[in-house]
Amino acid sequence: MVSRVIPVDPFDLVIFGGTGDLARRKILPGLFRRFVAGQMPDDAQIIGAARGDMDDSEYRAMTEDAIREFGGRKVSDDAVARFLERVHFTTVDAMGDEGWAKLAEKLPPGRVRAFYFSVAPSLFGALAERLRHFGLADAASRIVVEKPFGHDLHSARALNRVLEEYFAEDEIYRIDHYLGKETVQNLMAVRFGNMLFEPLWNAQYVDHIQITVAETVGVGGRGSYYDKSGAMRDMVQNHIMQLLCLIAMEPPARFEPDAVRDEKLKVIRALDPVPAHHLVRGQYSGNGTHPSYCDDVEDPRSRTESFVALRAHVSNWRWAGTPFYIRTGKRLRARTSEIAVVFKDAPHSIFGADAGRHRNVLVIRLQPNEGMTLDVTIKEPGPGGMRLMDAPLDLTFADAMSPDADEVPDAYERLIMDVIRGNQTLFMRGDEVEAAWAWTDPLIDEWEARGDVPQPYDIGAAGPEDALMLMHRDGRKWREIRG
Ligand SMILES: NC(=O)C1=CN([C@@H]2O[C@H](COP(=O)(O)OP(=O)(O)OC[C@H]3O[C@@H](n4cnc5c(N)ncnc54)[C@H](OP(=O)(O)O)[C@@H]3O)[C@@H](O)[C@H]2O)C=CC1
Ligand SMILES: O=C1O[C@H](COP(=O)(O)O)[C@@H](O)[C@H](O)[C@H]1O
Repeated sequence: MVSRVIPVDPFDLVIFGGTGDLARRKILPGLFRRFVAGQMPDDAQIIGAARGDMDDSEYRAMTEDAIREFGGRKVSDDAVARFLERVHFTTVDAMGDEGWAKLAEKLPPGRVRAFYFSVAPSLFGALAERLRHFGLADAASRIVVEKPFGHDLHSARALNRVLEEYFAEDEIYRIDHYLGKETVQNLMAVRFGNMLFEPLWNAQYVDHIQITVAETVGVGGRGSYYDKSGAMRDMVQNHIMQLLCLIAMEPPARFEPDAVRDEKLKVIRALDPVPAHHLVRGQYSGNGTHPSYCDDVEDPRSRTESFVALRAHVSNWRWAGTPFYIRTGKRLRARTSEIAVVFKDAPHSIFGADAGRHRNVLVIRLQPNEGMTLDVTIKEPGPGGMRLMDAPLDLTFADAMSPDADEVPDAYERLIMDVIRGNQTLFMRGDEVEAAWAWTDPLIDEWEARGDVPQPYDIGAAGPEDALMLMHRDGRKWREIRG
């Protein structure tokens, strides 16, 4: 099956931070892939902006390198040359007053205007202010704001207030790239497109839910950012919170921005505070091959967590009594992100205790090997009598989608095209972000006040021992972390 490409209207996209790491690895290659897919109109303009002194041809050379390194398999010389005709550069300082008039001249009226803030968050307010002040923002303008959106509730509120001073909420696109992942969107399709699951999707039938986002990478070159952040701020407050919302929310009336975001907000607001004994923090130790976390961030006394596991509760009628176990960390056994919905035992076994009992588990594999497995109970084959075993009904999404993996858009390409189309469904609203901080802040404040030291864990493990105990204590078990 070949995916459908819906062309977008003519647009001008200004990437502030257009020479940075994110622009090179994700934004520019993503735009190129949408161009190759035929989604970009002929007269679209992509304008890189930064303080550096570059002309168009130098920026095109940088963009070409980025595309060749990160652009996927369909990088032909011809496609690159045609794409680069749309690429320009302008020198501008977010904190200064030079360059804005020149940038304004490059933006024709009457077209969609998107300004991507791919710069440090400390510059977001200055950019928003200057876009208004120098008259660059018109009625068809929107801004795209990268993570992190604040460091806590206070800073997120302050950022919301400053952006709202210059732009309306429906012009602000807060990116959470997890929402752009094909499989994350599939979560909604699976839940709300099938009759099969929704009637069972509640505390009466679901024993518990596990959300795992495991990475094999360490903090690498991002140590100075990460050490101020840690796994709770870097992953739980945003990406994992979004996954939890999509699993737990009530069916929205329509797949429309506010209908979806209203339901997500209700979930976040229904989250109970997490007591200290339901939360485990870890930090990876070094081995002969890889440095420890503290070596990575160059602070031998760092207490920042590179792993967190917790048990959350959504206090509403649907989920009362069903725990959500969450874990995420770096330098773990394998790179895998999955959500497992573990159903309760059948109420009575007609086969007797010797047959064994098994549970249905629906596993949504977000990455890699994107797909879904439903464990069902069947009879063990052979003449050994009625003994039961698990067998997976396995659906790998790649088999159901295009045979050409390049046609499945990466999260950033999908989200940028949604910005151009003016569709905010997969972007976080300001109140959602604030509610997520309002839930995580007290947890962080509490462990900081206690002077909590994260527990060490071995590189390649599944996190610290206490993370296993978090479930064992409840008579449950984490699924294995397998790539
Ligand atoms: N890199 C990543 O994987 C991810 C990044 N992000 C977020 O994206 C944003 C950008 O990150 P990243 O690309 O890694 O950062 P980089 O440090 O690699 O790039 C920063 C960019 O901003 C430009 N810049 C710096 N100061 C100014 C200024 N005063 N005015 C205009 N431009 C300026 C720089 O160019 P110059 O110095 O020439 O001005 C450069 O182009 C950050 O908010 C980050 O948190 C989010 C998720 C992942
Ligand atoms: O936002 C972030 O996400 C990445 C993980 O993203 P994925 O798409 O590779 O799953 C994480 O490594 C990084 O620390 C965090 O800032």
